[in-house]
Amino acid sequence: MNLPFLRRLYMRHRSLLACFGYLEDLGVATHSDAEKVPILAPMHDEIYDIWAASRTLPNSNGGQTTLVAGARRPVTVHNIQLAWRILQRCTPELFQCLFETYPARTTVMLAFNVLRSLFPAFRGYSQAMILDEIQVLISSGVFTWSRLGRLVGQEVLRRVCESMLDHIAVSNETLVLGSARFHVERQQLEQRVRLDGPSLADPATRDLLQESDIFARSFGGGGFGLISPLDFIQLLALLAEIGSHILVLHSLTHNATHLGLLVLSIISVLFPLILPWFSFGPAYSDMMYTPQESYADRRREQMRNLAYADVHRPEVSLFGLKNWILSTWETSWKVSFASESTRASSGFSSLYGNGFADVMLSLQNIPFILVLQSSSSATLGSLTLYRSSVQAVVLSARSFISVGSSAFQVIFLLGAFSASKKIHPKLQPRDDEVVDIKRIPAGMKIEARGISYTYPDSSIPALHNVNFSLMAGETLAIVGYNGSGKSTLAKILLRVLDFDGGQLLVNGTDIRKYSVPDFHSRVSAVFQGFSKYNNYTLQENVGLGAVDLMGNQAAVKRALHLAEADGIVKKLPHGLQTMLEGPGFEMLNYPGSMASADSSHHGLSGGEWQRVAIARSFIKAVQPQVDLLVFDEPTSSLDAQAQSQIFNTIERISCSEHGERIKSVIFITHRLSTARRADKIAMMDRGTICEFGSHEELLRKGGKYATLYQQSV
Ligand SMILES: Nc1ncnc2c1ncn2[C@@H]1O[C@H](COP(=O)(O)OP(=O)(O)OP(=O)(O)O)[C@@H](O)[C@H]1O
Repeated sequence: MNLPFLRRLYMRHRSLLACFGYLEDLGVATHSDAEKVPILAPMHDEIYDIWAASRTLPNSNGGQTTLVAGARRPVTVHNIQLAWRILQRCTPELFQCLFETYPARTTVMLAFNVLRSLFPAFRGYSQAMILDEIQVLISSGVFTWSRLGRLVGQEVLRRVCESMLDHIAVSNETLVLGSARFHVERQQLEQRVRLDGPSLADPATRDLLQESDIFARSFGGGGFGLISPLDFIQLLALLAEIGSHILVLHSLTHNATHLGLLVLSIISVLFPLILPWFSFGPAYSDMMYTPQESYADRRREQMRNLAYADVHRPEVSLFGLKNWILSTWETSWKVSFASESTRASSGFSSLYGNGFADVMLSLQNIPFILVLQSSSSATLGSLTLYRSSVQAVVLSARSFISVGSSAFQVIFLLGAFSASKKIHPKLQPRDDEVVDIKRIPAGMKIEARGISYTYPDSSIPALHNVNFSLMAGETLAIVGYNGSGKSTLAKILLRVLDFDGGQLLVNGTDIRKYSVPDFHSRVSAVFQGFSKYNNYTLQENVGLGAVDLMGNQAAVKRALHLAEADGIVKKLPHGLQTMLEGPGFEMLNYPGSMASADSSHHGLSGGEWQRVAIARSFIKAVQPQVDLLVFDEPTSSLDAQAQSQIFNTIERISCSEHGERIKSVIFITHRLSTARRADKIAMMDRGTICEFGSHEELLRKGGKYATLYQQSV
């Protein structure tokens, strides 16, 4: 059965397959338990499906278009329904996040928000009363300053109370929002570190996480021009404010005809503002980025990065990229700008809407003129109150629409946030399937049976029909031509990549049944593209291999000594505490940030970085719980003598004090003089192991290994 094909089929048409009841067939029908591919198990929940549906739109060719991450969803009936479903499922979770730490304060925050929204109506009343009093005083000709003074005093007192309440509300809100932000950002961070490489390689998951990230970052009210998701509360407050003003207006225009006219005039002002919010045109509307725009944006970002990042400076100069960078940036900018201009001029522009609204403002005076005509009791105060209330209703309604419009978009980000928390890492078995690692003496026993793997979005398998067995305590060297699949195999053995077909048994059990963190606690490795931790000290760079020992200078020094890196420590100005600077490092200083006591950074040579990476793997490798050591070209930048010393050390680490093997070792190398030290050699060619055996056996065979060996010596 073609598993990569099935996986792609599943990822693209999951909902459809579920509808027709095919998922079960795909997951289990053709595989034994050991072959069962966990990636076919549902990894997402219902919210994910709703979120995915919101970013899929029919296009003009009769096909479907997927919106890029962060794109605005058009306000269509379908999307409103989806937003409602997200709200129903996620609001309790969101409120739980708010109420978790400060239940009382959160209740107070909600109450204060509504209470504060009533202030403007009270303010209007109070000012109207003062005006009326002045009018009475003037018309009666008898000035009673004490009464006027009392009214003004009341107004001042009211303002002081308002400010105090504001102050209490703001400090309470800061605390509640701070705690909510902590929870959201922590969950987001946890999400990022919890997911494995194969999960993150899925483009839809990447988009989901990106939108979830926007949600987490905008939660505190900052970032990306979005409102804070907590501004949903603001919508409530705005509704209360509009309601209070309408009550005031109702009391002024008690005649039903007048009220009807007033409502009509307000609606006429708001109508043009609401209209552009809805999408009446084709589904591919002005609210989305076109693929060309997305491409242009990405290209512009790339050019900016090339121009800004110091790491590219030498090649930008050497290859004369200046003009190309500028012209590509200009072209991309023009594409984006042209699309923006088209959007601005199409449909109901907001300018047009506002202009229309201003014309309609004149209608608002009609009810009041009628009030004046029919009532002799109309006063200066009521006139002022009427005007200020009408303006307040219009302004609050405008805010309501703009906050509501942003809140509508945030609902989908909330959906992404909620769905992202439920993604199950692809490499991790379900809790009820996890099997504890059964340790065996002398290291780890590995059996690969017909392993195959194709990278996502690639049609050619990187590995196919890979078979070998390694006994506990044995050393295996993987050799072969460039691109033959050595690193891919190492990643599969290290459980950072999954495989599509075949079986991988570790200590006799399917590796897919082991919990990934548990398995990783038993292995140590140096990857081909190992990390150079910029802006970390040398001690931290090594200690990251075993964080419990990061503060233990003796353990770090020992690991550096094993990696023959004592010379690096001696040469660095602050020894272990020297801050290391790798390629791509850029120190950012923000206005107002304090300069650190020592802001100097030290670079290292390629070979020195490699020794640091080896030390990082050694600090973990020497731990008794580690049974397997994997090194992917660990000494490619080292000279022959250093290389031989490192392999002597690996040999030493893998043996007990009495010289017995206690750990299995797998290393990848292009130097066949090193490979011959191993108990077994796997010669790889075009994604498979074409020869397997000891150095002598393979030489006797006279095949590809023998030819390669003859060429290298
Ligand atoms: N992320 C990826 N996506 C798609 N294809 C990949 C990816 N990484 C590697 N490949 C392809 O998989 C094949 C095996 O690559 P791999 O890195 O395992 O080779 P290798 O034997 O380690 O090569 P080298 O000796 O150059 O390090 C190559 O054809 C490569 O182009």
